[in-house]
Amino acid sequence: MHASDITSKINQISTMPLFEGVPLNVLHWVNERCEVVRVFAGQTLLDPSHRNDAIYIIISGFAQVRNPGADGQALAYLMEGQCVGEMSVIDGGQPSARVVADTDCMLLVIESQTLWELIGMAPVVARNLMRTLSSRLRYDNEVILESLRMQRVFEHDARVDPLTGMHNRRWLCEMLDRQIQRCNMSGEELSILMLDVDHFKSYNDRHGHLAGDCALQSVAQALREGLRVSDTTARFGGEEFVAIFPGVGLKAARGIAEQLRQAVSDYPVRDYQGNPLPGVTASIGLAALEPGQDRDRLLDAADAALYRAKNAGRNRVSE
Ligand SMILES: Nc1nc2c(ncn2[C@@H]2O[C@H](COP(=O)(O)OP(=O)(O)OP(=O)(O)O)[C@@H](O)[C@H]2O)c(=O)[nH]1
Repeated sequence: MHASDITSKINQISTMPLFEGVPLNVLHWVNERCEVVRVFAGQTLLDPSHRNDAIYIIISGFAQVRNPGADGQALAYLMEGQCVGEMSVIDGGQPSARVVADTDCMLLVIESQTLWELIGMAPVVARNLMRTLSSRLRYDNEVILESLRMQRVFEHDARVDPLTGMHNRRWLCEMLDRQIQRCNMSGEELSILMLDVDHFKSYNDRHGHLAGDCALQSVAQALREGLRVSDTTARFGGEEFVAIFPGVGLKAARGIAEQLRQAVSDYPVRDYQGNPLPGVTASIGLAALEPGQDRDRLLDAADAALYRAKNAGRNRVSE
């Protein structure tokens, strides 16, 4: 290598975070001991299935850290001055991710033996390495926190109906299974009601689908306000709602259902501009848990009772 090439390589090395504060004579030593290699776009630098014995510092080009799983999704991008491989060199383990050259790259390769000698000569390298690891850890923590936040959002969305803000059928089924199991063990009573808005198809046809949406929101609000614990109600689908009453027998459930039926028919409906719309009524089917009954049989019983309420003229409660 020409003297001018050596100077320019050393100048370049000195600007890299790992070599911050490293004396010039040590940089010369690094230059003598460490190779610069060229890798081509698409080439793998690190792979979890292969042992790694060196740190690679990107002199030019870009690399991608990829999910080692089947999808190979890019997790992070690495650019000039950043290094890879330090974790497996430090702890002697396999690389935790796959690193692939995104473009053609020039890399400075520091073998693990060389790294430990380098740290002995210039302890500041250890500090620089810790900084690199700490910023990587910080980044990973942020990614973990963000993915936990997203997970909570997805879990919430998977169980909440966006139109009414009520729990959805999926949540209700899970909740009902749990409550049935609990009541079967404790011998406690449990009732459910199934509520269906009357003539809702013609309401939509006459006033429009958006007005229908507003009516469903009003029904949901009437249920929320009328129930002791709103968390026991869900939009079961379409214009149908289900409420669970743990610890409540059929007789007491009858009273609650009647109040709710009244609350729905009294509840004002307004369009999205706040203009009044005609109200709606609802029919309600009631069922109480029988010994050994499962969720589907209990829902079927409430559905059959609802059918009777519809047949008997609607806007009423049946068992
Ligand atoms: N606006 C609106 N309409 C809905 C929604 N979900 C279901 N529907 C409508 O609800 C109506 C239900 O109609 P049907 O099942 O025939 O029952 P119905 O007209 O209420 O008659 P009865 O139940 O016998 O009183 C259908 O027209 C659906 O399109 C929704 O989220 N928004």
